Amino acid sequence: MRGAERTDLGRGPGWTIVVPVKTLVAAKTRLAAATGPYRSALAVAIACDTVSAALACRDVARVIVVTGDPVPAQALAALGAHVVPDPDAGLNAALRSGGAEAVRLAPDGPVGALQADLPALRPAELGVALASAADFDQSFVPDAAEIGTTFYGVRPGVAFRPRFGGESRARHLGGGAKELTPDGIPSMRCDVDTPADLERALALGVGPRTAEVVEALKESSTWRTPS
Ligand SMILES: Nc1nc2c(ncn2[C@@H]2O[C@H](COP(=O)(O)OP(=O)(O)OP(=O)(O)O)[C@@H](O)[C@H]2O)c(=O)[nH]1
Ligand SMILES: C=C(OP(=O)(O)O)C(=O)O
Repeated sequence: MRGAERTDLGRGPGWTIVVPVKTLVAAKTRLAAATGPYRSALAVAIACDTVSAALACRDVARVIVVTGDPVPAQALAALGAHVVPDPDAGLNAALRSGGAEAVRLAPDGPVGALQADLPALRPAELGVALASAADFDQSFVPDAAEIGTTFYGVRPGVAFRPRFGGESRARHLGGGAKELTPDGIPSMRCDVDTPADLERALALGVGPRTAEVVEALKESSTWRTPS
């Protein structure tokens, strides 16, 4: 479904998912050497595949993208995301701003923050994580390396306090959020920051936009298989 909110979820209000998207000049710097002129296109493609999978999840009522960059803003709005400006005060401030918009739009619904770099994300796997998250006031999904976080969520009415950035798994645990590691959600934990991460995501199967950019990248002389 595109461009409008879902009102027929039948299981109480659906989740509002907030996705932060950095301005492209600063995005995916750890992929810069391996992707050269394809870096920005890859960042947009990865964000589009992530948001598209989130919008296709039956437990998701809407996706709010927080970005200050008109290029991803336009591409993600075309997919059906609700785009709001970045307050320009870092990742967690961007997420809190999206969280406030979520509560304004759906005061009785749960709110989640989802990283924009999950190009292999499967809607059903996001659904598994959201079903687990519904049992806890605050919860999060660690990345595959168990250092960072790919998702943080709160039940309706609970303060939304994302603590992303670097070693955020420990900060989310320290903030009292329940760690969620149900079986069968590899696509939800596969964030892409490095060439090796990208290879892992490709092995799981990425969305069509990422696949298209990676095909062009691999045909160019830029890409080097990670050692
Ligand atoms: N809106 C917004 N999103 C951010 C900001 N900083 C990071 N993000 C997003 O948060 C997620 C994690 O970002 P990072 O890992 O810090 O940055 P990245 O661009 O993915 O990769 P690197 O440049 O290699 O660090 C990605 O979805 C980014 O787009 C910010 O200040 N504003
Ligand atoms: C921002 C984070 O991750 P990364 O920098 O690995 O994308 C995080 O895990 O909190």
